[in-house]
Amino acid sequence: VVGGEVARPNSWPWQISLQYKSGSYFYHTCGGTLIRRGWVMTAAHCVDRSMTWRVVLGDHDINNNEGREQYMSVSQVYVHPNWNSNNVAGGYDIALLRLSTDAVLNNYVQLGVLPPSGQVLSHNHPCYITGWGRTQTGGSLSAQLKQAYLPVVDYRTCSSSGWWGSTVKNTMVCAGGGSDSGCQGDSGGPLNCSVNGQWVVHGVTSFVSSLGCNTYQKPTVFTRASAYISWMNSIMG
Ligand SMILES: CC(C)C[C@H](NC(=O)[C@H](CCCC[NH3+])NC(=O)C(F)(F)F)C(=O)Nc1ccc(C(C)C)cc1
Repeated sequence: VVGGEVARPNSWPWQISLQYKSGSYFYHTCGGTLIRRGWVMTAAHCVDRSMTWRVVLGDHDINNNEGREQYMSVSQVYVHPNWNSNNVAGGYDIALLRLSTDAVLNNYVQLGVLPPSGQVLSHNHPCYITGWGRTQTGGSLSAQLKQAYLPVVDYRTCSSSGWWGSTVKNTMVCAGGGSDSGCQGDSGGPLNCSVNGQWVVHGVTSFVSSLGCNTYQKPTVFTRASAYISWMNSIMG
């Protein structure tokens, strides 16, 4: 996350860290959202390579064990069948991870709320991106979870010339476009939008401009969760 601020610890208790094993250590690579006690929603591009994954729940500082974390292994990865790793602009950048054991829900670990199928938010609707991603283009990951206010940019604006044009589809959500943005390492994490006083996870962080994370009029682009509710239900049962 470029800009924004460090989140109050565990204030986004559905945010997870997706980590891969290399040697004898695990490394953060993406975010995700706990949507059922045994299921995590993330981006397909996060799990393009087959690795030994683990999901960390209840985390704040990914470099220190603070005692609230739950470390879960992943028993199955379900990537959307239409995902094309050579074309993030095609959409379908969404995947589900089946955890090998169910999460224990508590003050630090809660389920994210998904939107109703098809719901599209209007221009400037208030949302926050959260993640441990780079804090500047080409910078390093954040040790502590960060948040940034990223209001929705509607499809008509986001797909216009000067913005993302035809790169963005209406199965995506754009948000931000100013000095704050997502960045590498935030991928897969949630776009948290306030709807009738409740946080609803409307997006899965997908891509930013290759010119830089917080590029003017290139808002962070998210997979629109409400476009994939029936697919997710078909997988999770
Ligand atoms: C060095 C980084 C900034 C490059 C940048 N990376 C990204 O946007 C990566 C995921 C890319 C998936 C495809 N492999 N996502 C992120 O960095 C995120 F912000 F979401 F965390 C990118 O590839 N952006 C990109 C690529 C292609 C397009 C379309 C023109 C197809 C749009 C954006």
